Amino acid sequence: MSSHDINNLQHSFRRAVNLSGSPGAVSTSPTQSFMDTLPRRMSASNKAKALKPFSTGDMKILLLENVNATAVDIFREQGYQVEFLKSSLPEEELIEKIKDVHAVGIRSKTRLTANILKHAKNLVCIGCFCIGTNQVDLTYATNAGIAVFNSPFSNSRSVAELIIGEIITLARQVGDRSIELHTGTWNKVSNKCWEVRGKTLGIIGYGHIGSQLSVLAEAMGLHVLYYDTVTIMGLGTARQVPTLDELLNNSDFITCHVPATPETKNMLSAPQFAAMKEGAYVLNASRGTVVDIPALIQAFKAGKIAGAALDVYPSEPGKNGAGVFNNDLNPWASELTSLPNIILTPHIGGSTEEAQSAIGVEVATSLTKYINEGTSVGSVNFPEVSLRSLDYDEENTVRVLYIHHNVPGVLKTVNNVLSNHNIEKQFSDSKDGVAYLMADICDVNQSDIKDVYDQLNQTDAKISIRLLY
Ligand SMILES: NC(=O)c1ccc[n+]([C@@H]2O[C@H](COP(=O)([O-])OP(=O)(O)OC[C@H]3O[C@@H](n4cnc5c(N)ncnc54)[C@H](O)[C@@H]3O)[C@@H](O)[C@H]2O)c1
Ligand SMILES: O=C(O)CC[C@@H](O)C(=O)O
Repeated sequence: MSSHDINNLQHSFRRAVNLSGSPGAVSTSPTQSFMDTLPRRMSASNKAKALKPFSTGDMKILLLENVNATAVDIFREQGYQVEFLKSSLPEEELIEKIKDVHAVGIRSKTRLTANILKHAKNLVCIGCFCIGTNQVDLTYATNAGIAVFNSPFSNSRSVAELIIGEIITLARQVGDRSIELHTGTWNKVSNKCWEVRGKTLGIIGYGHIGSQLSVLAEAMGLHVLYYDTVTIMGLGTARQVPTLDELLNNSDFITCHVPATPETKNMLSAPQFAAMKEGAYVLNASRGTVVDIPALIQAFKAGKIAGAALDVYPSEPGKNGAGVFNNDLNPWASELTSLPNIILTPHIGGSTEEAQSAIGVEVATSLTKYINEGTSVGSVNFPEVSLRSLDYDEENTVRVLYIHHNVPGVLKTVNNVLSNHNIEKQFSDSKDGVAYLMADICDVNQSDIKDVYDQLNQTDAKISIRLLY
């Protein structure tokens, strides 16, 4: 596209209508930061139109918990205004910061509860820069028209490798030997130190991480059993067992890779420790709610289990620092840290350069496509909806993004509004009572846009409306 065309395009954007109403709606002219990126966008491709909602200010992105720099770069290239923090925030501070942002990026510590989300008046999407999404009130987010994205498996390999390392470290008491030698103690022993070859690993949760771990474990000569609520084909010679008890009764190493749900809360507690083999080892790099740690401490002190590796805890510090893992956070902390052959790590299962970089790119790309084009593919809570990009020669085409309660008659009402223009393409899907309609309508001039928005805004079933052009 020539520089003349680019100037025309920038000029037409500047004439964009200033719309009031729902913060997620299209409004006023593009921001300078977006306009500055236009020449590069145009040169990139004169076919796919770079759609973007226009707000009275920059698209505001809040990134917490030291989200990887790859994400920051992607957002800034889009011309978004990015606020980056290395830690999570106390609730009051988070409420203050989240109230006018359009997207927020978190990892596993920040809790986006209904009480926090209700203050986020402009929020259109949330990025969990990790696998777990239990830290977000997904029901509230869905009903508020906020799409949630995560990175379903970019750190799975990192977790699996950590567990393999910890299995050997526990079996050989390497942690204790290292701590001793750091203090000058030479303790060369083989008592109750084992090879892992020929031993049995019990995997609870055979999803992305569990199955990755299964392959690595079998390569190390371990026999693999797994328990899952879903029937899943085992990899290699791994064998699914029908009950958790059968796994506990027969495993030398037991590792948890399930999500935090009501069903997995305290999944390993006193009865489960009692069902384990004498001298079993327990590993948990899933969520801190899955293993009852006081019960684990008792089982260890009773000699029932020979060691444990924990990467996650019911309460975790909001940021790095000395002395922050203490009895104020978890009442049993000092008792746990006093025990031998217990490996304690600060939720680093996914903390590798490779995983964090991949997660940063994956989630930032998902959020950008949702903000700029409305694409919800990969969302954990929304119906997956997308349409092919608009072309630059579709000048007076507007993309309508209409999120609504899934009740009869809505599509008729909405299409009555849209059919005042030619509907070039449309896609709609629903999930858990919420539906998402995406439509590209043609021959829409600037004065029509506000009219389309206002009519849609008057429909009873609406949850959220955005118009992109
Ligand atoms: N420590 C870390 O840094 C780290 C990193 C990544 C993921 N995680 C945690 O690990 C969890 C698992 O990750 P994933 O990517 O393997 O998830 P996944 O969804 O791919 O696999 C989870 C598996 O658990 C099974 N499951 C669910 N409830 C169960 C139950 N009650 N009993 C038995 N099986 C059950 C599911 O059917 C599924 O197969 C995540 O939810 C996350 O919380 C932690
Ligand atoms: O890196 C994190 O903060 C979370 C990692 C992990 O718990 C996940 O859910 O992916």
